[in-house]
Amino acid sequence: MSTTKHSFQAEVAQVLHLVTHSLYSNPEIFLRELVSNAADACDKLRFEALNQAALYENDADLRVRISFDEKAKTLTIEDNGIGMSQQEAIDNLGTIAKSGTREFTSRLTGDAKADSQLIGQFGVGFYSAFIVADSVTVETRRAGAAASEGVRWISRGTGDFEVEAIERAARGTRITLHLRDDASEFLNGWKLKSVINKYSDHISLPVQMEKQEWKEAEEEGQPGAMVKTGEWETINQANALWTRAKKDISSEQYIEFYKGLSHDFAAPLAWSHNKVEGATEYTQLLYIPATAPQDLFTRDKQAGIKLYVKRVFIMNEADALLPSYLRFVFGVIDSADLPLNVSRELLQESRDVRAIRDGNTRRVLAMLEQLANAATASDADAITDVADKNEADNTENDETGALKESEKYAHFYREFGAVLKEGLGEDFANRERIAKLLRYASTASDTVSVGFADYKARMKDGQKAIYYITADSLSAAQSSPQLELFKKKGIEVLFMTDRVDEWAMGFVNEFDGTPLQSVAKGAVDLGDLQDEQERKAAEEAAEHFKPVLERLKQALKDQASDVQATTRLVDSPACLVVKDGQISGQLARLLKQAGQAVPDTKPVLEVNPEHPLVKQLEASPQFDDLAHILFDQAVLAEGGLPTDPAAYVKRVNAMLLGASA
Ligand SMILES: Nc1ncnc2c1ncn2[C@@H]1O[C@H](COP(=O)(O)OP(=O)(O)OP(=O)(O)O)[C@@H](O)[C@H]1O
Repeated sequence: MSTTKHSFQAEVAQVLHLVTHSLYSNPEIFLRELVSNAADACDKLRFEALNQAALYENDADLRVRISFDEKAKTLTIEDNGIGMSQQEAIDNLGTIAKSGTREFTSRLTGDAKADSQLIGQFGVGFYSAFIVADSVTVETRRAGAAASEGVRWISRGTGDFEVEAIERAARGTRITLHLRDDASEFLNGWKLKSVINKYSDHISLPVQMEKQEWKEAEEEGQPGAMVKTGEWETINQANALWTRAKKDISSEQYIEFYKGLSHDFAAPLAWSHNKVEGATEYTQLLYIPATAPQDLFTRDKQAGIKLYVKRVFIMNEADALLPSYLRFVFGVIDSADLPLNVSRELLQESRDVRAIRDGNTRRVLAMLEQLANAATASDADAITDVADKNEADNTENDETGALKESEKYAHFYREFGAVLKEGLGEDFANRERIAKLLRYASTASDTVSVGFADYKARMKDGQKAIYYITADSLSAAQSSPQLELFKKKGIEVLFMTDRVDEWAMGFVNEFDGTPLQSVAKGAVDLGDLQDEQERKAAEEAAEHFKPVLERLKQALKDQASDVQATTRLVDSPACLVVKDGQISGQLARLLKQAGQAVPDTKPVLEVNPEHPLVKQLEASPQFDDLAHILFDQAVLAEGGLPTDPAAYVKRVNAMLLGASA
């Protein structure tokens, strides 16, 4: 029979080199990876067989079997799942398809020790076999194919692998690892059982091993030994984790299950496991991760929800089951009502799916509220109270690094806050709940910790609005000229520095009856907070200043839609504002960078009649230059660039020279 040689894809070779040449911190994870692949292969067969029962070839008892041979030093993992054709074996085992492995390779640092620790945390799928084996043989046949279409795939974990056609009566895949000398601990039934219990207990299929029994030695005085009986016994619980009663599942088991789902190496921040009954029945197990994946902001990032129907796996990334702004959530939904042959298209239209999606959304928001409450509650009693109220939810798990319960929400918000904000525009029904979960830095707090409710609680007497400013960064927000009056009067202003903020705020006009007002939009109306005397003085100044304003308007007619005197500035000569309902300069810049069309609206230039520079205007022989400098500086102060930077520099230099002459 002909054998063909193939080279591994470059990334695979890189992973294999690392796996075989570096120390590894956690060798046993290879078993988790291989058993999980075997279980996936069985799930795939079960799914395909829904429409094509013949694929079972009269053997519908799906299972994974693990056996070992001490003499030959081999360990074998065999499943009767979907199997692979020759081409599939070449493609699947010679290139990297899986996202977890791709992320793994992207995080490699080149430092062998750090990288090998990464392997332990991530797992590198099939290739983790080479952590313990110096050669790996895969024999497989795809379900439904003829016995003559079997395949043997062999590799020593170097640059290439060999493939040949074989006869294989059994459907599915057998992976034989020839263990290295330093991995002989895995030639032991107890060891294997304990590893499987740790990592693969939640798998819904039976994982079986050959039964062993203690046998006394025939000759007296000789030690007895464990001998194989030839029977298979199931060594895991073999019922899917989410189908078990909550009281029978430990935190460690929930966390392990999450890691398997997400390929995340950190424990989740919180999870919630519920059996939902009523018009639509389903089991829901949802997790909030502690760290954001790298692709969180790519447009087609899907929710990590696996859909099962009556325990049969249907699909990964069932994005119809959660709104896109909760795409960071991982979990499993097992529906009792959906048809087994449900497709993605059908999912979009199903009423049951809508009910599940609403239920999931409410549940995730409730978990977040619980974390947020724990962050606000100052004493430990209050925190326990919150946790006790809903025993189904677990937000208390010590394993999430050293995070205290009260720190988790801030951690969550740093990672996912910007995504949550998308919900303001996406989920009308839950807008208020989402708004309550938002946090910002402000003139009163450098950390992102102020919610609208906190803000309201410390509003000044007579204050009628919640004030905020959008900017590119915290420091840009902090030094915005628009804040000057607010700072002087001690009125708190929220800093919104995420790209999504201005768009998101377009959907929120008020919080709990109090209007939200950008300090860079429309007129400043501090209502009762403005001193009557100040107001009068300002009006008089403006009146006196009218002729200068007219000249400024004329000089800047191509740049500014209007020029007005303002009381909002204290130390700065001028700032830009836009009219209510218009997009800010900051958002316009963001949109332009993203290549989007931006309506060409001119801002209003507001000038501070009390500022010495502005006072000089009237008598200045260089009125025009000064006017342009004022405008360009206002653009610079909000993080923009003058339309003609060179002209700006020229004008400023001319002024400087004039001043020094
Ligand atoms: N026992 C098996 N039976 C059938 N196909 C398998 C088996 N093991 C691996 N494969 C195939 O090889 C591919 C690569 O496996 P690998 O473990 O590297 O990544 P993966 O399983 O796709 O990743 P993930 O764990 O993210 O789903 C699998 O997607 C699957 O198509």
